[in-house]
Formats: sequence, structure tokens, C-alpha cells
Amino acid sequence: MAEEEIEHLKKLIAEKDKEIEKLKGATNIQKDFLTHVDENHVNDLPKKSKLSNPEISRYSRQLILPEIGIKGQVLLSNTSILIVGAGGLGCPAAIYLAAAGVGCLGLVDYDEVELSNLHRQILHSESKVNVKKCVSAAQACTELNSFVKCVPYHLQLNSSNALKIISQYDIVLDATDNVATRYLLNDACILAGKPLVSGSALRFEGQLTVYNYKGGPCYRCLYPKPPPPETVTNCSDGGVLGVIPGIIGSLQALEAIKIATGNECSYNQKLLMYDGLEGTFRTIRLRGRQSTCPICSDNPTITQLIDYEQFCGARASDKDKSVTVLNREDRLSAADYKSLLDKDHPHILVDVRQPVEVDICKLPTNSINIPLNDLHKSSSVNQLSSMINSMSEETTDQVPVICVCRRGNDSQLAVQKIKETLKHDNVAIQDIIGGLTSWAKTVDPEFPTY
Ligand SMILES: Nc1ncnc2c1ncn2[C@@H]1O[C@H](COP(=O)(O)OP(=O)(O)OP(=O)(O)O)[C@@H](O)[C@H]1O
Ligand SMILES: [Zn+2]
Repeated sequence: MAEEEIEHLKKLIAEKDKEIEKLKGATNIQKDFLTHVDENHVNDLPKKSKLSNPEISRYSRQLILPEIGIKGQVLLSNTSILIVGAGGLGCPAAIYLAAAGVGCLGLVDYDEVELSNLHRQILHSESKVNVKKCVSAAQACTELNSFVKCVPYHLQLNSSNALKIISQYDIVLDATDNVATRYLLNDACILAGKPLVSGSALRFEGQLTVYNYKGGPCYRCLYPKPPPPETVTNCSDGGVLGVIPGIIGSLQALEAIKIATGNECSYNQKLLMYDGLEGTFRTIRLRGRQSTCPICSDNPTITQLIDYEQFCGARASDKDKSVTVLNREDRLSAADYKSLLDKDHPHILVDVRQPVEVDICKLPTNSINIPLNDLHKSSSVNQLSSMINSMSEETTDQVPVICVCRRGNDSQLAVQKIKETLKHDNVAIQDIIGGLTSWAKTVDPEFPTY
């Protein structure tokens, strides 16, 4: 081997060694980074009275704004902000707050990064898939601005830990995605006396408001009762364009900065509604603090945190939950369905997802697409009936009608609906347990999941 070649190989080995060391470092960061609830990481931070020269240079472009100035920047660097949720809203909010120079940024999230997060949860990158979101976000913020103390909490905020954490911070951002956590955060912020900057985003729309600030209303003043769980849509089912939480999360950061620097907050008792498709921002005035509010009125009936999952009848996470509505004999496993296909067994497959989902992927056989909410329509009933009629002419056996959906929840409701609306005796209506997700897991690993 020529000497040159040996030198080249040595270089390559040295580079790889460096990479290995870097990766080892990253794993250490992850371990060191995680925080225990009982530890107070915020109140022991020394308060600043002036800025260092590097801070003056770094923040110069916002320092020269008269609304900020040295005074505002010092205030900001003495402010601690807790962001609950390091997802679509939490990522842009966190990075702008870190860039702007808040003193301490707490980041709460129990979840790990998934590939389907990357289109909008912009602090996480491909190398962070499966890494804890709070750690990934804290690393990104620290990398951008090492003046900011980032405190990641890998936990689900709940009634037993919320007050301990929230009471350490000055301002709280709700960047979560479920109703139970919204009520929890509201109540905890009232009890701890903290302003709550709340955001939400779905599809092409976003909303923003600030609760519990300077005598303004709280979430319960406006929504005393939680919505029925079945009316709540999450990003996973409804979809969301990444820019929308990008915009709303950035506005959450802006409102927090205004509060921290002593500027007027724009969304106290006001709701911003952004329609990204129309390109419109609308602000509506909300009703004020309610004298009957169970938590923020002068005579509250709620004086400590309650069980919010029970109160809302829904879990404090939007993770897919599977429900079992049908008896086992009314259901087929994905593997059972595969063997039915292999045997060319005549049947009718009804895909009850939305057409846009059918475009993403569908089972490798003929199917008809009738979305769950259209099953009751007479056109759907007629279509299904005539298919069953023509199949029953060729057999004396029951005609199998098999419903499928993404995860095996809607397909069970579809079976129930079809049973109610169809007037046939000679049909056997079933669904596929776990839907296409189970098909991908147990039958065809090449099948796309979304
Ligand atoms: N009670 C809670 N405690 C801690 N983190 C929470 C809580 N409730 C929600 N979250 C976090 O808030 C974030 C909300 O962000 P977002 O909806 O963009 O993410 P997601 O749940 O990963 O989205 P998808 O629905 O696409 O899976 C999530 O990362 C979720 O883990
Ligand atoms: Zn209230």
C-alpha cells in the first residue's frame, strides 16, 4: 500500500474517532440534561442588574428599540419562562425566547421525537428521532444561546407535579394539544398566580390568547365545561401545515417577551384567530373574568388541582387510543384478513377513511371508499345494498362485508352503522382489528404508516 494511501486511511480513522467522541458526548448531555421535579433550577439563578459586553453586542438590534432598551433586556434576562409541550408550538416559541435572551427556559414534554413531527417541530432534526423532545429542544436552544439556562423536564405535567414546577417560573406558555392539560395549566396558573400564554393550531388555522393576566379572564371563565371528547380533533387526525404552529408559537413568544419587558400585552381578554388559507388575522374581544368562575373568582370552589382526565373524560395526551366497541366475533385480525385475501374469498371491503387518506395508501385489493360520516346517506346504503344483492345471487353463504380504517376505531363504528342501516339478513359485517396500522405492523412491513 502506498504511503499516501496509509496517511489517508489514518486521517479517516482519526475523523471517525472524533465522531464517536462527539456521539458519546451527546449521550452524556442527554443524561445530564434531565431534571427532577423537586429540584428548583430557577430561583437560584442570580438576578442581573446590567448586561455584559457580549450580551450588548448579541442583543444590539433589539436593544435599540425604545420599547426594549437596556432596561427591557435586563428584565428579560431575569425572567423565567416555562413552555409546556416541545412540539409544533413549543419549538418556535422556545427558539425565539432563547434567541431573545430570556434568563431561564423550562421545557416540559413526556414524548420522544417521531419522523412525522419534523415537518413542524423544527428544533428536532433527523438525528433526534426517538430522542426526548424536551432534551432535543433544550439542546437546540442552548446551542443558539448559551446565556440562556434551559431546563428540560421529561414528564407528563399532571396534578401532582404542575404546581411544583410552575411556581418556579414567571410566565407559562401552553403549547400542548389536549383539553385536559389546558384545564390543568389554567388552574395551576391561577393557583400559582402566573400569566398563561395559550396557543393552538390545527389544519390551516391558529388561535392565541393570554389568560390570568392583569384581572383578565381565565380559560374556565370562557369555557366552564370541557367539550365532548368526540368533538376534539388532533393534528394526527385533522392534519396541520407546519407554518401555522410556527406563526402561533412565534406570537406566543412575542406576547411573553412583551409581558417580561413591561410592554402592554395584546391578547389579554382578546382572542386572535388566524386563518392561514384565507390569509386573515381577526381579533375578537372576549368576556371578562366571571364572578361565578369556579377557580379565579373571589369565592372559588376549586382550591386545588383536580383529576383533569376525569373532568374532561379524555386523556391528557393526544396519543392514539384504541377503543373496543365490537365483540371479538365481529372482528378480524389483519392476519386473518390476509389469509382471506390469499384464498380469494369473495367479500366487500369498505374503507371508511377520508378520500385524502385513501390516496396515501390502501389495501392491495378492490375496495369501496365510504367515509364513516357518509355511511348513513341513502346513496351509500344503496351502493352497498346493490353490491350485496349481486353477490348473494352467486352464493347461499353470508356475504362478508369488512370495514377498515387507519387504526381500527372508526371501522368498529362503521360496523355498527352498517348494521343499523342495512336491511339484509345474509351479510356478516366485521372490521379489521387495528386497521391499516396493524396491517403494516403484522402483515406488510413495507406498507406506509401515517
Ligand atoms: N400534559 C402534558 N405534559 C407534557 N407534555 C405534554 C402534555 N400534553 C401534551 N404534551 C406535549 O405537547 C406537545 C404538543 O405538540 P404537538 O401536538 O405538535 O405534537 P404531537 O403530539 O407530537 O403531534 P402528533 O399529533 O402529530 O403526534 C407534544 O409533544 C406532547 O407530548
Ligand atoms: Zn376564571
